[in-house]
Amino acid sequence: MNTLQQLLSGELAGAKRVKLACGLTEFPQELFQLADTLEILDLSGNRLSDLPADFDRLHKLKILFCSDNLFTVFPEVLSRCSLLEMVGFKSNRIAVIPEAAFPPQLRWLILTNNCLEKIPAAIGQCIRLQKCMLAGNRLTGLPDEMRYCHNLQLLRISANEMATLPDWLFTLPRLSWLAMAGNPCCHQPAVTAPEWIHWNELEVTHQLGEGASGFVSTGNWHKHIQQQREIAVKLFKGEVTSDGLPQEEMNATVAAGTHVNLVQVLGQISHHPDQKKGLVLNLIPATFANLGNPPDFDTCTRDTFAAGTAFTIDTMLAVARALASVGAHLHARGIMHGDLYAHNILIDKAGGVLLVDYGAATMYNRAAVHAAAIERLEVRAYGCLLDDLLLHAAPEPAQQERRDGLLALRDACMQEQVLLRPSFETLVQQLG
Ligand SMILES: Nc1ncnc2c1ncn2[C@@H]1O[C@H](COP(=O)(O)OP(=O)(O)OP(=O)(O)O)[C@@H](O)[C@H]1O
Repeated sequence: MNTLQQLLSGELAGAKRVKLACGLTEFPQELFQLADTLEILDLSGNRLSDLPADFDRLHKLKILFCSDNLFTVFPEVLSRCSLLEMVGFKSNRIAVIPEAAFPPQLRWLILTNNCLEKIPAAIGQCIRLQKCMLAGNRLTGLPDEMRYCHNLQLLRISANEMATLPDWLFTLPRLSWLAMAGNPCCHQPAVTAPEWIHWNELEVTHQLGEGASGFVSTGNWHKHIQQQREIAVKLFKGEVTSDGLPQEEMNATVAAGTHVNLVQVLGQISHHPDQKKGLVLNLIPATFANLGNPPDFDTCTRDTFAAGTAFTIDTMLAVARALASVGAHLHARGIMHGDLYAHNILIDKAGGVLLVDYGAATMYNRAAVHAAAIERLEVRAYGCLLDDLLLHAAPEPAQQERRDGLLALRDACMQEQVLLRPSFETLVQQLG
């Protein structure tokens, strides 16, 4: 984080990256003095409602964040920023995007939690668009021209007002991570928790962490205290996240039921003093660690891995089998996970594999027309996971044949004709 004082005094000369959050109501003109170097500008958390008409003087700019400001119109000047690839306007009040406002090199667009009713047709010209976050708006549809966004891989349209979804969405050749729950067109089956657990039966001990949708803590459940069963308590926040609505996450977590590669839900919390919604889950042992790390600015839609990561063929096969099995289990229940990534998979040395995080999950009707395509687009995410593992394979010359087997599965899962990809059920058989 930088200060306005640093900018005004000239201390930031030559900076490639600047972050200012200090209640700005106007764009500081001094930023133009950094035009020859500035690549990443973060103005999130201010009170801005506009950018200057000559903003494109920042001719090196690649990434712009303006989340949590007061914009009502997407700034048209961004279409003239020739290197701009990533644009974030989360949690503003944007209701209008002028027809020609998108930058030509756009790869990553974040408009979560605004007031949009419509996306302009010009989005179809954003042929590099890879990641598009539109959850929490008032969209009633997507423009037909978006069918030309052939590089689109991750799309969030949850918590909008879409009564139908276009057919072309389910034929996009690279779409792999889709979240669309919380729209009128979505299937909303009744979900019943295994048990209701009164808040008074629980004791929360210490906080393990905070995700976008809620807080997770360790705890004790009086009913099980004799057995010393270790539990985790997740309390949901309530607001829309970039993936969707916490209520939908909770429903999908409960609906997922029991599987060896899922964290068991023990019950749903009732009588919370602040009426918070929550779940009681099995505690994930501390021996588990994430298989990968989330994408970064460069990889955009693909996970990242610590330097030196080297997966043995046994680990790769264990993960491949577990994920095919859990994928088949979820799809059999009409649940698309929507975020099937190595960073949402935990593994331990004893061969345990867990898929977590239902924040982007969507429940769908398996009898509906797009069900097969929904399942096969998630299979592409599984193909990307295999690709990531294989890119980080340990050198085991004697295992080439088994690696070739996984390579062939990866190719089948990533082919561009959506319906030609195998189902998770078929993958389970092939890996068996
Ligand atoms: N059942 C559990 N047992 C132990 N730790 C858990 C359990 N569930 C979640 N956690 C931990 O609590 C933290 C928050 O988890 P949560 O699932 O809410 O968010 P996340 O997946 O980390 O982030 P996000 O939802 O923003 O992608 C994480 O560190 C996670 O590892």
